[in-house]
Amino acid sequence: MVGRPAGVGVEWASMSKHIKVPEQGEKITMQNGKLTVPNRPIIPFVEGDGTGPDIWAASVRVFDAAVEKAYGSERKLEWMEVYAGEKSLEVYGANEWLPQETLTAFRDYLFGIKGPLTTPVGTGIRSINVALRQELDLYACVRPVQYFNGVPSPVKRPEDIDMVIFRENTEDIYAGIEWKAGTDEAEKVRGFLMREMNVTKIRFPDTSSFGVKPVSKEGTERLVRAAIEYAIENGRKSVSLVHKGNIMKFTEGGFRDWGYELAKREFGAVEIDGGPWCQLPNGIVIKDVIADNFLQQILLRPTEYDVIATLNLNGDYISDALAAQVGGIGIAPGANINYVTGHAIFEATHGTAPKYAGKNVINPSSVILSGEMMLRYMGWTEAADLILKGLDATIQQRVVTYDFARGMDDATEVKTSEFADKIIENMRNA
Ligand SMILES: NC(=O)C1=CN([C@@H]2O[C@H](COP(=O)(O)OP(=O)(O)OC[C@H]3O[C@@H](n4cnc5c(N)ncnc54)[C@H](OP(=O)(O)O)[C@@H]3O)[C@@H](O)[C@H]2O)C=CC1
Ligand SMILES: O=C(O)CCC(=O)C(=O)O
Ligand SMILES: [Mg+2]
Repeated sequence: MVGRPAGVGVEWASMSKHIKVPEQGEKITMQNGKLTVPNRPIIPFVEGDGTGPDIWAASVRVFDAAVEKAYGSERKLEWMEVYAGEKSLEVYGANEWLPQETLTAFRDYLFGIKGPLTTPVGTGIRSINVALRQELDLYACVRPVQYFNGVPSPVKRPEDIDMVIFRENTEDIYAGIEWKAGTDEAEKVRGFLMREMNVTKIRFPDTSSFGVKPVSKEGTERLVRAAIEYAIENGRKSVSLVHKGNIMKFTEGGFRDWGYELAKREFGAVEIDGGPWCQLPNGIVIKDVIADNFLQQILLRPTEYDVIATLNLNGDYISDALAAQVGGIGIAPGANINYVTGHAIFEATHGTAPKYAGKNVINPSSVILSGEMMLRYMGWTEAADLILKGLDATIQQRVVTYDFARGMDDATEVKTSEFADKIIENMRNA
């Protein structure tokens, strides 16, 4: 049995207001770029808003069953609930959307998994999801897009889609630097731009809101480096830099240029066909494509794309668009990772889907597959493989939630919890 070593978690048990540290378990750590994963890692989780609780209740049973089947009593995930979003207000009180001790828990325990959190449109708090990525500097949002046989899709050959999106996760207009039209701040920005920077192109200056889009060389390089390293480690064919650099020359265009420079400087890429496309010594092609063209090409010629490196907003749009091609955001997992510190928070691509909240009907596959990514990243590949097998078998048996049932003639439509039951049954029989 693995107990908690002296000191680990003890300070937590006494310091935290509402977080209950599991009796058993240890922290995952990272030293010299290598993860150390104990047999009973403590994993902080946030249930999430809207459909989050339904999805989490189903997903956690699948994770535990996979680990049990793979390792018996030798390994176990020790779940530690931490709070953010609407549940956090209930637990901590008004305005406590993202308590400090939640951030500290994610920082200290290295890994975490979360459900979706609500962000109001046009007013109110800024995104807690984005805040977590920025606070923990989780610079790579990694979203694999793969097809599971039998899932209804709007395209003719969904099996041709096998891409992994690396979305820059800390910069771009997601940095939240903006000022509302009519405020003193907006007026100040307008004055600065027009008087000091000689900007003459603001069409309606008096009624404009303003936003800033920071894109840095460092931010670009660490994201593109992660994408290229992933491509090398996983034997992928190409890395495409997706940008709108023809219009936003220094931000999106900078992303493209810094990306190519990094590929040449750090990975020995050489230009092919007169450039700017280039190739690594192992044959991986580094190329670029303008974002609007990319969005039509992924529908018409998806086999030409493999690993995608892109900026924050592009990556957000591309994630949902590609997910739709393989059946929708009900089956779109993701991870927010800092490859240097090892910090990682796993979460679905989708949001809270509020109209289905509490109905036990939503598809939990995105969070289940986000957990599969977490297990694989931890090196628990046997448990991760079991989840893939269980999910695959369930879909093959045509036992699905409402979203997939909508596009299948002969499906057995089940509830979120029943879908998890079936995955567990299939894993046990695997
Ligand atoms: N990382 C995060 O926490 C994220 C949070 N959000 C937040 O979520 C809230 C709602 O956002 P919204 O734009 O409506 O997007 P959502 O992703 O929440 O939902 C949009 C639609 O996608 C489908 N969908 C979403 N999740 C699933 C699922 N698990 N299974 C099956 N279908 C699913 C549903 O389609 P249908 O109606 O056709 O069944 C749903 O109505 C917002 O506050 C937003 O800011 C959004 C994205 C990410
Ligand atoms: O934070 C949010 O509410 C939305 C974020 C989002 O859409 C995403 O990260 O894909
Ligand atoms: Mg999104």
